[in-house]
Amino acid sequence: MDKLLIRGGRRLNGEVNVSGAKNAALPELCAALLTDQPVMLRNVPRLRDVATMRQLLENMGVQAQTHGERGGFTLQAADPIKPEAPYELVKTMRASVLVLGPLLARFGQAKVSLPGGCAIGSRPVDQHIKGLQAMGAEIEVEHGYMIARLPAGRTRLKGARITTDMVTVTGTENFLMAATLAEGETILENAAQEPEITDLAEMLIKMGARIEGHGSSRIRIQGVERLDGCDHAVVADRIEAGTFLCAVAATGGEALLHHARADHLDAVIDKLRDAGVRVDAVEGGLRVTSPGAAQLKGQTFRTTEYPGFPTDMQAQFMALNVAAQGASSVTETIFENRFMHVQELQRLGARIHTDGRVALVEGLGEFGRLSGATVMATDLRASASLVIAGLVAKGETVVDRIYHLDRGYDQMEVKLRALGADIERIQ
Ligand SMILES: CC(=O)N[C@H]1[C@@H](OP(=O)(O)OP(=O)(O)OC[C@H]2O[C@@H](n3ccc(=O)[nH]c3=O)[C@H](O)[C@@H]2O)O[C@H](CO)[C@@H](O)[C@@H]1O
Ligand SMILES: C=C(OP(=O)(O)O)C(=O)O
Repeated sequence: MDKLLIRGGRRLNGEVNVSGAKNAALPELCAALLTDQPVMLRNVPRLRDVATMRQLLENMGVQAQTHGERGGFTLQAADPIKPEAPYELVKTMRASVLVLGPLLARFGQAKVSLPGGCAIGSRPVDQHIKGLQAMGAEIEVEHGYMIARLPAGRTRLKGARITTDMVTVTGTENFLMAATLAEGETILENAAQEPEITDLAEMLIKMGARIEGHGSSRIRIQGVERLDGCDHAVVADRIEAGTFLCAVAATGGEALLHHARADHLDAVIDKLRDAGVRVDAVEGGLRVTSPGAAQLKGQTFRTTEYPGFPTDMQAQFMALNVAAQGASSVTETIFENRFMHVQELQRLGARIHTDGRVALVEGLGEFGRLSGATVMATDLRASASLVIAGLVAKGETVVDRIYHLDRGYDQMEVKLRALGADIERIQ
């Protein structure tokens, strides 16, 4: 099993290319199910989740081809398609639930395994089911599968007004994709506003969908009878960019992050600036300059839906707080169990006390320093936080179980090495 070996203490300097966003690429790969025409995606990141999604789609009969160095991906979901997502593939990636909406919309039926729990929380899909039922689907759960179909005599979903109990990102994406081919108008209230939703909507519009209001909490979709293929470049990964911002902030140094978008990272950038980091939007990216964590001030924050502070950046910013000066508190409001990195950070010498959804951090600042140890990655962003901690720690840190990291980061160690980090992948 691959591990990362990090010798901490080096400043990071140089330039790095931010890849396409995992959380945009995954729904966009699924959107290819909405048409029998070829869909060309560019800037698809090289990730384990993308490989899993490809396998899932190919298993249904979708033709998929990658080309070029720059993440080119062509998909064609020509008939016949087997509208099924088996447990073996779904269990490794929760985003598999994103095939449900497109399959129902185009084929009127789907059999998709329930994803099950996840290290960060129980993550039910009740809202996905409720919303698609409101659009006329009949969905039963049998033997761990969602068996979905249209009632006898119907060939299309019907437009509906859907108000979810909470803001759900993949829920919004499932409804958005389903509604493009439904009969009549769908209104999504309490919709997620993440940039990945906007990017998906822009792709669907290129395919011929009629969508308004994406990027706000109210999205209107007028269903059309068919969609065409398209050519679409996946938006840059704001979470990968944010992770590199925190890494450079923590180690000290100066880096240029090509393709990173300030407008997608407002909440994180505000906190970094308050901490004492310089972040400038420059042509085509972001420049970050930092004196290193020991000179920074830890920041209190709480995670919320976009445009608030992203839960997917909580662990990485906590690693920065741990090495910075002063006390800070971190509140996780989205997932009930997203502090799995705390115990591993403590093994490196972090001073953190958790109480339910709040973590109180006592920064080490100028008077202490993390010290390297072997730590275990428990989920994707927890892994990234351990890498950041390892980069500032004294001596060697080994991060084990980095298959979690590979789910969502495109060659992270290669990019960090290019910035001057002493980091290598070992067996
Ligand atoms: C592939 C992808 O895009 N993943 C992102 C997506 O996950 P995902 O879409 O799974 O997360 P949601 O936005 O749906 O989850 C928000 C909250 O709603 C709850 N919930 C959600 C749906 C449902 O049917 N019932 C329910 O109770 C969840 O358990 C969670 O507590 O948004 C999360 C929140 O920004 C991010 O951390 C993930 O990186
Ligand atoms: C939680 C995440 O992803 P997923 O929804 O794919 O598990 C993440 O990207 O941090």
